[in-house]
Amino acid sequence: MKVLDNPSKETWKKQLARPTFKTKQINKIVKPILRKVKRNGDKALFKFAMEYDHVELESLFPSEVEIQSAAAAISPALKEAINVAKANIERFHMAQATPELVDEVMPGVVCSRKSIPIQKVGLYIPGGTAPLFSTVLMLGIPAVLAGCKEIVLCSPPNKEGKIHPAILYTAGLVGITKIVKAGGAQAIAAMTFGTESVPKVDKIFGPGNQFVTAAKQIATKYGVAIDMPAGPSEVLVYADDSANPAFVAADLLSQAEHGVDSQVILVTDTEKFAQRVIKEIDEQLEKLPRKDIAKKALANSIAVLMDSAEEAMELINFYAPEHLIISVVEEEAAVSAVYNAGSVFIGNFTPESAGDYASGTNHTLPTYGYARNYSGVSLDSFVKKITYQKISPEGLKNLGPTIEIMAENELLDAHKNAVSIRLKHLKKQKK
Ligand SMILES: NC(=O)c1ccc[n+]([C@@H]2O[C@H](COP(=O)([O-])OP(=O)(O)OC[C@H]3O[C@@H](n4cnc5c(N)ncnc54)[C@H](O)[C@@H]3O)[C@@H](O)[C@H]2O)c1
Ligand SMILES: N[C@H](CO)Cc1c[nH]c[nH+]1
Ligand SMILES: [Zn+2]
Repeated sequence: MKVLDNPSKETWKKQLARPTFKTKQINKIVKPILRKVKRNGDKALFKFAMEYDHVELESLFPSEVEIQSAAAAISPALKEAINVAKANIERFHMAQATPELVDEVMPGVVCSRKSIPIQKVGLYIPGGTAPLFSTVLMLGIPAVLAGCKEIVLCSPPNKEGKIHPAILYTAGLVGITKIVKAGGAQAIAAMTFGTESVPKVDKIFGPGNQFVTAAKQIATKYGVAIDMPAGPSEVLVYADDSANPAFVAADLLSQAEHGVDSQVILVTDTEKFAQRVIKEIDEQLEKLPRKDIAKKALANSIAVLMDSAEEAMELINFYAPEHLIISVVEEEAAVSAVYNAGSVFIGNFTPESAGDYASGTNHTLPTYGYARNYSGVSLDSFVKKITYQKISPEGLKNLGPTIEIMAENELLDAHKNAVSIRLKHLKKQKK
C-alpha cells in the first residue's frame, strides 16, 4: 500500500485515480456481445455461457429440481441470517415509501404526485468470483415492495451449469420466479433487447464487473434505464488514533477481497497510525482465502496522510467513495462535512460489512466517483413519480390569465388558445 504525505490538491486526481477502467478495450469486447444477443437471442446466450462461463447449458432456466434442492442445501443457520437481513432491509426500504402528495396550489388548482412502479425490471446478480446472494435481497426486496409487475433475475451459471443455491433460495424467498442462467454483458443484452426466453425490461439494476458495468452503460442507448454504474467495490476509511488499527485493516480488506480491480483508501493524520494499519493488513491478509485477489487490489490502494481535518474532508469529497467509514474523535464534524459518498458508516463498531449484508441500507452503490452525481439503489429507484392536476372552472378563471400572457410572450398562440377558448365558454355559460 503506497503512502502519500499531504499530497497537494493539484495532484489528487492523478494520485487517487482508480485502477484504469480500460473503457475502450472493454467496449471492444462488450459491444459485439450486445450485437450478437440482439441478433441471435437465446442461441447467443448459450454460446456466451460456453465462452465465458465454460459450461454447456441444457436450459437457460433452473429446473424445478435445482430450485428444490437449493433450499435443502442451505443450512438452518444461514436461512435464519437471511431472514434477519431480509426483515431489516424490508423495514428500511418500506420506510422510504413516500405518500401521495396532494396540494391545492391556488383555489381550484389541485396538483398531486404519486409513485408508480416501473413495470418490468431486470436484476443482475454477480456470480463470477463470489455468489452474491445478498444482492438478491438488495434488489429483489425494493422491487417487490415497489410493486414491479415483472421481475427478471439474471446470474451467471457455474461450471456445472448451476446458479449458486443461496442465490436461488434467496430469490424464492423474496418472491422472484423468473431466473435466467446468464452472466456478464450477455445478460445485460438479453434484458435490454429481449430474447425468446428473456423478457425485455424497462430498467436494469445491479452491480457487476467491468463488463457488466460497461454493458449497462451502452444499454441505455437502446432505451433501457439503469440504476447507476455500480462497478468494482471500494471503501475509504477516515480514521485517527481513536480507531482500532485492526478494525480499520479488516474493513479495508473486506472490500479489497471483492476483486482485483477494487480499490481501498485510508485517510489518517499520522504516519504512525498508517503504519499500524498496514502491519495489521499484512497479518490479516495471509489468513484470507481470497488473499491473491485482495493483494492485487491492495496494489491499487493508498494510505493518505492529511494534517488538516478540513483538507482531509475535501479530499474525501473529491474522491467520492462508494463506502465511507468515519472513525475519528471529531465524528460529528466529519459526518456533516460529507457531500460525496455512496453510504457512510460511523464509528468504531460500524463495519462496512453491516451495510453489505444486513443492517437495512442498500449495498448497490455508485463506484468510480459516481457518488458525486448518483445515489445508491433505494425504493425510489423502482418507481416513477407521475404528477397529476385537476383544475375546476373556478381554478381556470384564477390561473388562466397567467398562462395566457406567458404563452403569448413565448409566441405560442395555440397554447394561449387552449385557455382562452375555455374562459370564453365559461363567460358565455354565466350569461
Ligand atoms: N458497486 C456495488 O454496489 C457492488 C456490489 C456488489 C459487487 N460489486 C462488484 O461486482 C463485481 C462482481 O464481479 P464478478 O466478476 O465476480 O462477477 P460478475 O457476475 O459481475 O461477472 C461474471 C461474468 O463476467 C463475464 N466475463 C468474465 N470475463 C470476461 C471476459 N474476459 N470477457 C467478457 N466477459 C467476461 C462472464 O460472462 C461472467 O459470467 C466485483 O467487481 C464487485 O466488486 C459491486
Ligand atoms: N461490498 C459490495 C458493494 O460494493 C456488496 C457486497 C455483497 N456481498 C458482500 N459485499
Ligand atoms: Zn462487500
